[in-house]
Amino acid sequence: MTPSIFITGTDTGVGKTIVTAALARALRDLGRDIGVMKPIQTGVARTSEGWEPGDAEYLAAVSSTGDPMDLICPVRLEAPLAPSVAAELAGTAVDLDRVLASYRKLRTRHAGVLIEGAGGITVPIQKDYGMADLARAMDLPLLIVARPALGTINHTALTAHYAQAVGLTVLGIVIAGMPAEPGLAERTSPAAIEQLTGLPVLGCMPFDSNIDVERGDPGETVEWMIASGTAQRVLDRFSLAASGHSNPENP
Ligand SMILES: Nc1ncnc2c1ncn2[C@@H]1O[C@H](COP(=O)(O)OP(=O)(O)OP(=O)(O)O)[C@@H](O)[C@H]1O
Ligand SMILES: C[C@H](N)[C@H](N)CCCCCC(=O)O
Ligand SMILES: [Mg+2]
Repeated sequence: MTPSIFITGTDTGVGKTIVTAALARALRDLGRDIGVMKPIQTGVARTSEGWEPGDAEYLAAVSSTGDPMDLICPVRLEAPLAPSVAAELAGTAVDLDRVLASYRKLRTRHAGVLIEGAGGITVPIQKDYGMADLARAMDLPLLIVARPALGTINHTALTAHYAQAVGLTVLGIVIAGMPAEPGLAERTSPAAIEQLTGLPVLGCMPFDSNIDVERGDPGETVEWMIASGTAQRVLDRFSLAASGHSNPENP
C-alpha cells in the first residue's frame, strides 16, 4: 500500500523537511510512487527571478518527483511567520481552494503524497483554520517529527494529544537530529514518549553534518531511512491505520 501522510512537527525547525524529503526518496527507492508537497511556505523572499528556494525545492530536489513547483508549493508568503499572520501582513489570505486543488492534482499523479505542514499542528492558516484542519480536509494521518533534546517529551505528547483530540490518526513519531553522543535526555526520551503517548517512535534519525539544504543534498538520511527500518515501519503503520487499526499492540 502506498502511503499519503501529513508530516507535522512539535515546533518549527525540528526537521520536518529533512525527514519528509528522506522518507519520500526512500519510499521511491523502495518502488513506491510518491509525490511531495509543501502546501504553504512562509519566510521566502520574492526576487526578480521568482521566489527564493525554500523547503519545497529541497523536497523536490531530494525526491525527484518531477512535478511542477506550483503544484508542490502552491502558496508562498514572504514573512517568516505562521501562514495566517504572514498572509495578513501581505494584505491577503491563504488560498485554500488552490492548496486543495493542487493536492488533488498531485494525488492523481502519484499513488501517494507526503505533505509537509508549516510549523506545528496548531499553526493557523486562516482565522479559525489551522494545520489540523488541513490534514483533516486532506483526510490524512499524521507523522510527528520531534527534537531529541530535553523538553521533547512534553512537546511531543501535547502534539499527539491535540491531534487525536481533533480526530486525527497519528501513525507515530520520528525524532530528528539525534547527536552521535546522546546525553541522558536524548537516550531516555524515546521510550518515555512511547510510554506516555502509546505511539511508536518509528526512528531516531542521526544528526547528519553532510545535509546541505541549499544544494539539495540529503547526506546519508535517505540510506538511513531504509537501513534503519524506519521507512518500512512507516509503511507498516500506514497499512495498519488504513485497515482500521491505529494501535499495533492491538491489531
Ligand atoms: N538529522 C539532521 N541532521 C542535521 N541537521 C538537521 C537534521 N534534521 C534537521 N536538521 C537541521 O535543522 C534545520 C531545520 O530542519 P528543517 O528545515 O527540516 O525543519 P522544519 O521542521 O522543516 O522547519 P519549518 O517549520 O521551517 O518547515 C535544517 O536546516 C537542518 O540544518
Ligand atoms: C518561517 C518558518 N520557517 C515556518 N515556515 C513557519 C513557522 C510558523 C510557526 C508559528 C508559531 O508556532 O509561532
Ligand atoms: Mg520545513
